[in-house]
Amino acid sequence: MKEGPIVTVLHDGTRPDAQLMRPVRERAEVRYTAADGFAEALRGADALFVYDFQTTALPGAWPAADRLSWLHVGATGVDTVLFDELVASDVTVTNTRGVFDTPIAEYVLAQILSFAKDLPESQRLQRDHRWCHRESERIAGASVLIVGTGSIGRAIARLLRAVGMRVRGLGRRPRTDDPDFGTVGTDLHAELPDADYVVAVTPLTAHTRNMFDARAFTAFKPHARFINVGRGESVVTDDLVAALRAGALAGAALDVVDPEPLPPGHALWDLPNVHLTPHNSGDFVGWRREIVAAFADNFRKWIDGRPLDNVVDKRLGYVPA
Ligand SMILES: O=CC(=O)O
Repeated sequence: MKEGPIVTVLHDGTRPDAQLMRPVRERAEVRYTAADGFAEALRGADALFVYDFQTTALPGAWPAADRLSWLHVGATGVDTVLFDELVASDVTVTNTRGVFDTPIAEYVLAQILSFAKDLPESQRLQRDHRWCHRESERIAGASVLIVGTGSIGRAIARLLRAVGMRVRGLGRRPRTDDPDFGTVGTDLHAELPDADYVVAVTPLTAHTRNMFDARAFTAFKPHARFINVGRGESVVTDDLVAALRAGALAGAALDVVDPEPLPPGHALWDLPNVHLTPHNSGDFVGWRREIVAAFADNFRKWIDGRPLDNVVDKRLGYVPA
């Protein structure tokens, strides 16, 4: 057996790229495991790489984590991984902040353009061989409220500013001189009535769970569109469905939903002006490799005793800016 620490890698059946894991293998014993057999693989491990970020296996295996000092999540959101015992423990948690920033910003811009230029309707008309002249909306000058001012929210703000949209942020600390958002407010219900587009990019925490409920949707402009690239649980889905049906807002682009996956027959599938994607707004070709490369970079820091990147504040549930 190799000298040095033990690193357990929890995967969903597909292991991380072996070449990218080489720097880890060279300096540690690496144990790969799927959920089955996870507890045995966790016993005696010094570090855990959660490559399958949607795992539910962690709390059950936790009693076996007798040496763990570091847990790295191969995702931005850590909600699926955090639980009370982990929060209370001395285990340092890090995430993969950064990898998804630009891809998700591109996705948000694509959805805004799709609404403004009514591209889904053009495709429907084309399928029917109908030449039907229509006018479209401009996005330059339209206002956007970005709810969540972390690194993905910032990338969205920069991209939308670049195409001439008027951007504001909503976060925990009010300010008027933010380099990307300009103004950041803290009162969702006060900000919503001014927004043509509302983009939710929040981590899932006690504070954000169900924040978009019937009361919030009442504050939307009737022509506003809602885009969710954060977590489905920040929205009360039934309230969104009711608000869309009542015309309280004009459309929604949802990359995340609650429940997820969206069950067959759910009302959201067939609502007009709803764009659904299967939680893949950030998943550009090559994203898995970047996740592994980010872990290997942090591993080098960990093994050399240097400060880690992207340390999650476990009580907040995200990496503070
Ligand atoms: O949803 C995906 C992530 O949190 O990285």
